[in-house]
Amino acid sequence: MGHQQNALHVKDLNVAVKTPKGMLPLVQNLHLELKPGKILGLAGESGSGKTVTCMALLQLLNPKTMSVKGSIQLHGRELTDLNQKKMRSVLGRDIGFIMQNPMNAFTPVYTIGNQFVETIRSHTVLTKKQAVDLAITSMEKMNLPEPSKLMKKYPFQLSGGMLQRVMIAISMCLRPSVVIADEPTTALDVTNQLQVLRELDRLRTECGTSILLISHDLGVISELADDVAVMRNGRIIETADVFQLFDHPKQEYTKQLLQARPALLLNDQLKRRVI
Ligand SMILES: Nc1ncnc2c1ncn2[C@@H]1O[C@H](COP(=O)(O)OP(=O)(O)OP(=O)(O)O)[C@@H](O)[C@H]1O
Repeated sequence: MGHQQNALHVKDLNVAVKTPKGMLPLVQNLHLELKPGKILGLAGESGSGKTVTCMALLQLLNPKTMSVKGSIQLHGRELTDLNQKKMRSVLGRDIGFIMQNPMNAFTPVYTIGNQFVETIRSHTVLTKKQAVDLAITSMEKMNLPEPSKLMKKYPFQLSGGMLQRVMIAISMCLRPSVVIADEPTTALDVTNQLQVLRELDRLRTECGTSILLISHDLGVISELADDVAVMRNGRIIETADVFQLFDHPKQEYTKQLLQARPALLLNDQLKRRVI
């Protein structure tokens, strides 16, 4: 076979929620291919099903209320066959995830250091000292100032942008091959948005990480993504490489999304790199 295996390959994903009137479909026949070392943007307006898709991929939906069907392969390994314990070891180690609201990702009563070290140790056999060293190195790589001091702080003592970068440092420290980032910049101001996007771009370039970047903002997606899938009403309606999608959108809905796109805020370094 001539082509490389996908980092993440989602086939025929269907998600439905149980309601008193029966099953209500939220995601239908979804197909995604994230190529190794590439960034796939998943775009769509609010309510189109992006977060439900992300939670389904991570198998974080409650099976009592949601049904998930289809195939999710990580480098060819079927994830839907894994039991909860095995899936938990995949999350964090093989798949990193970055959530929309950094504040919700941390427990308020523990220091950043505690939470960082705990995450590392739950996935590795490192000693506490080794985990502390790894946490500090990862934060340094994220260009976070004075990591040893940051380790002693509580989440509320950090700005949203800093917390988001700490979260990226945590999700990246075990070098997962795939990262799923759900609206990683939505809660941030413009300066912090830029910093976080730069760091995601650097991870891809320096570590070869494959990233599924979920955003309602086609401006953000155009900065980083190699390929884009457009979602509407729980379905993918168009998939193309970023240049083709921006220059020759096929669907009317994609054209509307492009017109609604906020002015690009970022600098030339990031702007639609020439591949
Ligand atoms: N637990 C749930 N029970 C019932 N419906 C749900 C549940 N979670 C999400 N939905 C519905 O699924 C649809 C898709 O929601 P989802 O959060 O995935 O959209 P989104 O594209 O991520 O939007 P946003 O960017 O605003 O988060 C919405 O209509 C939402 O109301």
